[in-house]
Parts: sequence; C-alpha cells; structure tokens
Amino acid sequence: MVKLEVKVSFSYGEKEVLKNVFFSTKRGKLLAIVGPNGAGKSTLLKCLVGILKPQGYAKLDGIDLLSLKPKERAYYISYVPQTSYPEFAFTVEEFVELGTYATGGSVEDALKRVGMGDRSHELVTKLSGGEYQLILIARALAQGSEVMLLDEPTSHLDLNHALQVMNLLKELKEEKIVIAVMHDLNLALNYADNLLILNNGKVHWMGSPSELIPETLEEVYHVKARIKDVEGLRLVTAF
Ligand SMILES: Nc1ncnc2c1ncn2[C@@H]1O[C@H](COP(=O)(O)OP(=O)(O)OP(=O)(O)O)[C@@H](O)[C@H]1O
Repeated sequence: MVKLEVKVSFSYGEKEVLKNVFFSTKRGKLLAIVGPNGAGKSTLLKCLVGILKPQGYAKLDGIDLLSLKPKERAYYISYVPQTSYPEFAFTVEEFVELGTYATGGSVEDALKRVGMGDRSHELVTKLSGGEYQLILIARALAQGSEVMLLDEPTSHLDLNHALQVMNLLKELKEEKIVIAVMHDLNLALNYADNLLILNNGKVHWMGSPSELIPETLEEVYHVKARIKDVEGLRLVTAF
C-alpha cells in the first residue's frame, strides 16, 4: 500500500502558519483540504513540494520527501499551483514538457487526459484562464510522480470542465496519491474520499464526507450551514 504520512510546522518569520499539522493518506483515496481563507492550505502544499522548508516530515512509504534534493523530490511529487498568468510564450507542448524533466513522462498522454490533445502547438499566452489551468494539470501529470498536489484545481473552470477535472482526479487516485486544496465544498463532499479541514494552521477535523456535520462547518466558517443528501449527492448550503 502506498501511504503518505505528514507532520509539519511552518512559520513565515515570527508568524506561525502551520501548527503541527498531522495527517496521513494513501493511494486510492482522494484527499480534499478545505478551510477558510488564510488557514494555511497553500502553505501546506508549498511545504510538501519543497518551495518552503517546514519542520517535520512527509514520509512516502517511509521515505522522507522533505529530506530529498529538489530533483529527487520531483521524481516522487508533482504540484499544480494556483493559476497565475504564464510568463513565457511557450507552446502548450513545450510547457507540458517542462514536467518531464525529472522523470521523462509522456507529454502527449498528459495533454489527452486533460482534453487538450489537439492544442499542443498553440501558445500558452493565448489560452484562456481555464485552458491554462488544464495545461498546469497536464504538466504535473507528465511528471508521472507518485504524489500529486493541486491548489484549487477548479477555480477558473466552468461547471463542465470542473467536473471533468474532478473525474480525472477520481481516476488518478487509483494510480497515485492525490491531494487537492479546494474551496467548493459541494465538489469536495461529492468527489473526495476524505476531507481535512484546516483552520488557523491546525487540523480542525478530518473524516469522510458522510461523517461531516453542519456544526463543524459553522465552527470554522462562522456561518449557518445545512448538509442534505439529495439523490445520492451530499449538498452544503450556507446562509
Ligand atoms: N510569503 C508570505 N509571507 C508572510 N506571510 C504569508 C506569506 N504567504 C502567506 N502568508 C500568510 O500565511 C497565512 C496562510 O496563507 P495561505 O496562503 O497558506 O492560506 P490559504 O489557506 O491557502 O488561503 P486562501 O484560501 O485564501 O488561498 C495567511 O495569514 C497569509 O497571510
């Protein structure tokens, strides 16, 4: 069984942002990290992928990813950042090829899986925000790593493409460990196997969507919340 066990703390200068964040996940389970703005979700992913240097460990079947050099770590872990505007006028193909640097995965397969197989010669600077988000996912896919981290992978996508990406993550979880930071609680509840609610730099709650109760959401988001099961879907409303 491929398993990731994480225990990290991190401060930006004096400001403690992650306070002994401890969780584990494994292949076959899609983990969604949710929580209020500023809770530390992006910081957590940046710590795991090596952009930031936390205290603690991230053990993949016993190998501490935090102790590896960047190129070694890229073999095990890929990262889809929050969308930013592309800085260089690469073609789609060239951009996705950057992901293959560590492991030599297939650009063509990665583009096909995000539904952008016929766009390989276009310039990334001419893509829409949503299309660029799909290309960022393709770049991480081309890396072929065991762990894939995604920071708000559906934030720029229309309903149809958001569901396409969530279905892709559902497929990918059988091949790798997938962890996605998400704001859309309805997508998280209906696609993830486990939710981790981060609040104020701490794990406030972790469990399966079926175990989540409205009171937990009320505690962290300071809203009134309802959770209803409708036609096989679990839906949150807040007011
Ligand atoms: N480079 C930085 N220097 C100092 N403080 C930072 C830096 N980046 C983030 N922070 C602070 O760390 C805290 C956590 O930020 P982070 O981006 O991880 O939150 P988040 O949960 O991803 O938020 P959001 O949902 O708004 O994206 C915030 O209070 C933020 O202001």
